[in-house]
Amino acid sequence: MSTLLEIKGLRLAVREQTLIHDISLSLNVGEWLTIIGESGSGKTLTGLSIGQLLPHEVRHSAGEILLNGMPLQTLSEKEINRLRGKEIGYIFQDYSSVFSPFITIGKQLNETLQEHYSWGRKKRQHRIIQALEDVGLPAQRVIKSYPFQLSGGQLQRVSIATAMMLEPKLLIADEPTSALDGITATDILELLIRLRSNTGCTILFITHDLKLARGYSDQIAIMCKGNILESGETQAVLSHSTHAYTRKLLAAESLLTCTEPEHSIEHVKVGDSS
Ligand SMILES: Nc1ncnc2c1ncn2[C@@H]1O[C@H](COP(=O)(O)OP(=O)(O)OP(=O)(O)O)[C@@H](O)[C@H]1O
Repeated sequence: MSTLLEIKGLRLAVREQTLIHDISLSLNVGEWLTIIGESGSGKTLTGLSIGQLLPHEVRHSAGEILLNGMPLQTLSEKEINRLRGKEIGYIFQDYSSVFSPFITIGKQLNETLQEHYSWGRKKRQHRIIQALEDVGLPAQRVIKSYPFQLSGGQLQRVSIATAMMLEPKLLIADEPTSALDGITATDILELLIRLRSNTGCTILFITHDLKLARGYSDQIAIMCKGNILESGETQAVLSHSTHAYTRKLLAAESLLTCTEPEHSIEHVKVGDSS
C-alpha cells in the first residue's frame, strides 16, 4: 500500500508556546485514520496544518508534511490554493459557515467548480447534480434552495457533496457530526464510508467520540496535550494499548482529562516492530 500523507516531526507554536510537539503520522491511500483526543489536545490544528489553513498567529516551527511525497510547506500560496479542494478536501463541524446565506446552493457549487475546472456550463451542472445525488439529496430541489431552507443534516450533506465533487485524494473531516443528532450523525458516517469505497479517497477523521473511532477507522491516533500518545491499527491500539491513558479511556468509553506531564509523552506505535 502506498503512503498518501506523511507528517514528520510537526511542531506548531504561538509565540513562545508550543501547541503541537513534534508529532508524526502516516496514512496510506484509501485508509481511514481517526485522530481522537479531548478538547484542546491539538486535533484541529493538526488537520488545518495540512492544508496550510492555520490561524496567522500559529507558526509551523518544525517538521514536514508530505502529500504523495511532496513537501506541502514549500509550496507557494497559489500552488497550495490549487491543491486545496482538488487534492485536499475539508468538512467541518460548522457546516453553516461554508455557505453564503443569500446565494442558492446550485450557484455556490457552480462557483466552486469554476474555481477549479474550466468545464462548460452543462458539464458543471451534470457534476453538481451527480454530487448531490451521491449524498442522497433531491438534487433538483436542493440546487434552487437557499441554505436556510435546508436542515442541518441536509446542509452537512451539501458540504460533503461540495468537497467530494472535486474528487479530493484526502478528505479531512473535523468533527463533522458533532452538531447533528445521533441518527443524522450515523447517516453521515455511513455516507462517508460509502463515498470512500466509491471514490477510493483517504480519510483523516477528527473526533472526541471513541464510539466513532472504534466503529469506522482502520488506524487510530490518540492525542493528548499536543502529543500523540499511541497510534496504530484501531483493533491493535484498542485491544493491546500500552498507555495507561488509553486503557482508562477504553474503560470509561469517553474522554478523560489527560494528566500526562506534557514534555515526557512518548509516541508509541502499536504493532510497529521497527
Ligand atoms: N489561534 C490560536 N492562538 C493560540 N492558541 C491556540 C490557537 N488555536 C488553538 N490554540 C490552542 O492550541 C491547542 C490545540 O487546539 P485545537 O483547536 O487544535 O484543539 P482540539 O483538540 O481540536 O480541540 P476541540 O476538540 O475543542 O476543537 C489548544 O490549547 C488551543 O487553545
